[in-house]
Amino acid sequence: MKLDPFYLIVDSAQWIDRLVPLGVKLVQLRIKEMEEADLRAEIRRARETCARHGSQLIVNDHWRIAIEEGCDFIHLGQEDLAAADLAAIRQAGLKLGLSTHDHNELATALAAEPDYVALGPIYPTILKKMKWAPQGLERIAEWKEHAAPLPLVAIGGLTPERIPGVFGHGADSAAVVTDILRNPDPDARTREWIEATAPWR
Ligand SMILES: Cc1ncc(COP(=O)(O)OP(=O)(O)O)c(N)n1
Ligand SMILES: Cc1nc(C(=O)O)sc1CCOP(=O)(O)O
Ligand SMILES: [Mg+2]
Repeated sequence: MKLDPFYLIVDSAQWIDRLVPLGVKLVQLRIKEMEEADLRAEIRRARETCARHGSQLIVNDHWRIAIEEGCDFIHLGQEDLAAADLAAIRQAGLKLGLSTHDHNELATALAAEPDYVALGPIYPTILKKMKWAPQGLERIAEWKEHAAPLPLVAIGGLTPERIPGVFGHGADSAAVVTDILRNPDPDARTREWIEATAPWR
């Protein structure tokens, strides 16, 4: 499976409505605190927008609703994975991306036979408190050796300026939140990302 090299992560369907039409082909909906009915509505709206634009939607965490809403790709962290019904996820035909931060987590992830593995945080991130120090670029190359032929997603503190280093060390896709959502001009920054990742598309 090939992932688009630009992997946008947003926290609302509104962001998806705004940024996907600019040409984003891979987007994760990552919503943390929300009533189930509202969450379901967000996921449904995100799925519809992505379907209209030929973009791949990945739903973070909420695998049951993703199945019920007819989504086809989810992302889980290690704790999410431990609590999830992997058989139900497979039975529903969903593709699965998994987070990893150390060798134990990588072994756990590979044993679950995911569709991609994510490694982070590559650089410091302000989005959430992490218990892992920044991994650095060399770690990407190390992860690639273990994870190949699965696609490898790099995440954490990424910017267009950091993209050549990330792909040069073997990442297949670069995931980003803050550099776009907190940018004074998110639309222009999204276009910059699309252009900066074009050589790897
Ligand atoms: C592409 C990608 N990589 C890692 C994560 C982090 O997932 P997780 O560890 O479950 O943390 P939360 O995002 O749920 O806070 C991700 N979402 N996407
Ligand atoms: C959500 C998330 N997970 C990470 C991990 O390492 O698993 S790093 C991260 C934050 C990514 O956001 P930003 O682009 O703002 O740094
Ligand atoms: Mg999670």
